[in-house]
Amino acid sequence: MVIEKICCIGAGYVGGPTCSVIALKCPEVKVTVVDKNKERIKQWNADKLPIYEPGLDKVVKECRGKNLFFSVDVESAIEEADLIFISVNTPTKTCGNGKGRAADLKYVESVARLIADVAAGDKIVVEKSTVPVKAAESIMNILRANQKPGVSYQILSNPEFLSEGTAIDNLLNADRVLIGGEETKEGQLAIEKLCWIYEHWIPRSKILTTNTWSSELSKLAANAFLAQRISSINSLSAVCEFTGANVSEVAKAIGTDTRIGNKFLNASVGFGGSCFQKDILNLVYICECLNLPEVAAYWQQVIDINEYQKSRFTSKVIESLFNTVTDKRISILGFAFKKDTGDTRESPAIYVAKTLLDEGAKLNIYDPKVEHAQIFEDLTYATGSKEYVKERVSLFPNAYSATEKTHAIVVCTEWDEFITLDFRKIYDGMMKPAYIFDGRMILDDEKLSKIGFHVHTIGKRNMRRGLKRTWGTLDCA
Ligand SMILES: NC(=O)C1=CN([C@@H]2O[C@H](COP(=O)(O)OP(=O)(O)OC[C@H]3O[C@@H](n4cnc5c(N)ncnc54)[C@H](O)[C@@H]3O)[C@@H](O)[C@H]2O)C=CC1
Ligand SMILES: O=C(O)[C@H]1O[C@H](OP(=O)(O)OP(=O)(O)OC[C@H]2O[C@@H](n3ccc(=O)[nH]c3=O)[C@H](O)[C@@H]2O)[C@H](O)[C@@H](O)[C@@H]1O
Repeated sequence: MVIEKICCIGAGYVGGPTCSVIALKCPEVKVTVVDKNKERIKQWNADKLPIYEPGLDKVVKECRGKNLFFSVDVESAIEEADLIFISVNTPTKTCGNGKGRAADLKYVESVARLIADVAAGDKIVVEKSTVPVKAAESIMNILRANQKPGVSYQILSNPEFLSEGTAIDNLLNADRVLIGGEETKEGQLAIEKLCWIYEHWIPRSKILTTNTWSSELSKLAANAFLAQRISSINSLSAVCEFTGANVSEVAKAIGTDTRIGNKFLNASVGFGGSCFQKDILNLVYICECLNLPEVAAYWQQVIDINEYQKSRFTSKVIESLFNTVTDKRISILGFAFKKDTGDTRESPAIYVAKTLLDEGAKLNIYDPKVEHAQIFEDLTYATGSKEYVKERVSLFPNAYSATEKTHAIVVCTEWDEFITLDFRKIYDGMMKPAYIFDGRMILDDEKLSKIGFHVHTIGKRNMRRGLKRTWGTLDCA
């Protein structure tokens, strides 16, 4: 056997599911996932896991206590492991050089220092977190500067491409696994050892090996390309709303060209999630540091269009409601950044809710998976006032109670259950005129209009009133 023990530092959305699947597929390997957050580890060892991810419960329950362990004892796990995944968070810097753009590598650095401190023997250290190009070099500098006799390190880049909500399927049926390493004999041997792990279930042809920098840059590039597609279709959704073209039809028409492909062309209220914005900002920052301002400006536009989309959508809500939402009660359906996750990081719903609260609205919020405490925490952080949020925001256990006596419904997440709601019943319980703003293009707008709703769907000219002013000479009402 090549690798007997794996340690993963960081029991988050990546470390937890990734290592659970490794444990499932490599029963002869002991996998220990560690985190400094005691509460999180307690939850990984409990019935209700700290993250909601379809299929994850089954995998964890099958392996936990056999060859999969969750622990706060970071040192012991490092000590005994042959291979260490670094899966800690790499958020955008909030202060200092590169504030608001550069990736903050403080957690990666502290883990590297800890490894250097406790390691005895040979270790393969794998960068699983998304990092700037050349981060592996910095980690190696820290490790080698603190290297003890009898210890040797190899550092690999093995970025993760899973998406939340489909993580288990993405891990089991990965399009590819990417491994970057040093182009030395030792580097290639370390790559082979990590390949051996993945080869338990991924065909070798899907395991790509590159140099370290290509691997690091490919991760940023993949997220930038994916987000760019969303911003591209979202920019066209604005054109559709003014012209009568339908963005779904446009997406289908262009997506059937195999060179373009049909995925990631769903216009929306804007992309969210913990990574797209952070990783593109990081790419922009790297380009600026490399004195490539044109390249930086190009990728910055992907973020700018996303901001524009969120603000355009929210302005439409306000304008349609006679340009004032003060003291109106509005229901927000969906708070997670996408369906099938309870994660709210950078969720567009936060932007929508904050803007409506700033305008004096009262909000009824329902999401099938997001914890209520998380919604309060997000909105308190966004608005800066816990009292205001407590006074103005009510949380509900289902969509029916959340929409009762409200003036408008704003769909922020594409949860399947919203599609099959009894909208006749919902309409009867709402204030009139009743509005629906579909930020995810999931509802049947014609059916809703027949019931009596005023409907606005992203990327479709179906808003009934209130926009003539901003639409200039085009009368689209
Ligand atoms: N969330 C996602 O879907 C994906 C995330 N990534 C990348 O993976 C990395 C991790 O992301 P998430 O899992 O979402 O983050 P997360 O915030 O859910 O988890 C990170 C964990 O690391 C722990 N941690 C931080 N410093 C530590 C230390 N010194 N010792 C022990 N534990 C420590 C934190 O307590 C936290 O539980 C990021 O770089 C992200 O960009 C990559 C692909 C997908
Ligand atoms: O590095 C990461 O963290 C991950 O980021 C994304 O995964 P994730 O953010 O979990 O989810 P996505 O499915 O990519 O969705 C991101 C956002 O874009 C939105 N989106 C997605 C697709 C689309 O067509 N339109 C659209 O608005 C989603 O609703 C969501 O708000 C990438 O898809 C993963 O490959 C990557 O590993």
